[in-house]
Amino acid sequence: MSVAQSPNARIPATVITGFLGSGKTTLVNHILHKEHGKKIAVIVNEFGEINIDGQLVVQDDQAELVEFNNGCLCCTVRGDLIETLKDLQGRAGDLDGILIETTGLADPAPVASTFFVADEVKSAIQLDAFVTVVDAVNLMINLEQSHEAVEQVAFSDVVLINKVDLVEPSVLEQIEAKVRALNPLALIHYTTNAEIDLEHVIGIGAFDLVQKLEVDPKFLEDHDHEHDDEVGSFIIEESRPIDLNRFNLWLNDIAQNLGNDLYRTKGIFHARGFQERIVFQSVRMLTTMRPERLWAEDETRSSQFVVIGKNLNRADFVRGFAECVVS
Ligand SMILES: Nc1nc2c(ncn2[C@@H]2O[C@H](COP(=O)(O)OP(=O)(O)OP(=O)(O)O)[C@@H](O)[C@H]2O)c(=O)[nH]1
Repeated sequence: MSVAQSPNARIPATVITGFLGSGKTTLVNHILHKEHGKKIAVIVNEFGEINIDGQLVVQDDQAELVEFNNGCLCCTVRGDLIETLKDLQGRAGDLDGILIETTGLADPAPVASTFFVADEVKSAIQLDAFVTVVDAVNLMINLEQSHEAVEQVAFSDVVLINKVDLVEPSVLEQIEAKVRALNPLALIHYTTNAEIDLEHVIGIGAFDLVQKLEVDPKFLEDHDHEHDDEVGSFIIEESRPIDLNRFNLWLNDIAQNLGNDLYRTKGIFHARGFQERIVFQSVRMLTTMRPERLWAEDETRSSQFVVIGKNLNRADFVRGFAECVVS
């Protein structure tokens, strides 16, 4: 059952930011799974050519999903975001909220300014809050390596310090102090698997334009914004089945060699011995793999492997991945 607002109320939009692998998709899934009876539209933007996140967002019949690939919401596909928001703006009586998951490399300010530039968007949709998911394991290295990671924390209204299960309490104190130093005003919550009561993240009216302008007086102006050229992503696709043991050994080797330059890999694999799709995730050195749903009868089985990092050599990855094919 939807509890949508009156047709005149503006639809609240929550922007979810956070560096690569921090837990944004996990948060979106958590929100969609909650028994809240709300009708929520989800917009997912991914840096690579193929949207793995879009495939991993578990849809129910209350949610609808719009995906943007091959560009970042904060720059190349910002026009698409405006168009999508315009499409949604007529739904004020029907939608309870909009969730926007940005790429892990998004600069938050240009995404926020989108809500204040187009008249149609402004009048029907209200930017409710910037929620930033912080990876408690990797925050310090992320801040060191990426100015986007710094801006995501500095610009947020709500910070979820996530992956609490993986760090000691003393580390959490340091993480909180770092977050506070970058953003004294944000509301901070600790989470594992981004589990948070919806009342802390949706419909909270936390975005304060005046306060944001104090932090960044130019944020509504057109940004001359560039991503670090050395950071890139690519996707490798393979139709033959993958030998997961070989893959694990190979990736482990690469991760050791590349160290902090390998930010994130993820994939959906067609693997030997499994009737299910295998979902693979790695955030820096930490990897997980799990069988997901069964391949459908009419579905073409294939693997898609996304790699994101700094100064990576695509050819090396393509060659290595090909060697993981079942021989
Ligand atoms: N142990 C642990 N793992 C987590 C937690 N939150 C998320 N993860 C795992 O971390 C990995 C990355 O999570 P995602 O939700 O895909 O992260 P993301 O921010 O959407 O990643 P990108 O879209 O690549 O930026 C997945 O394997 C999650 O299952 C947590 O609190 N604890």
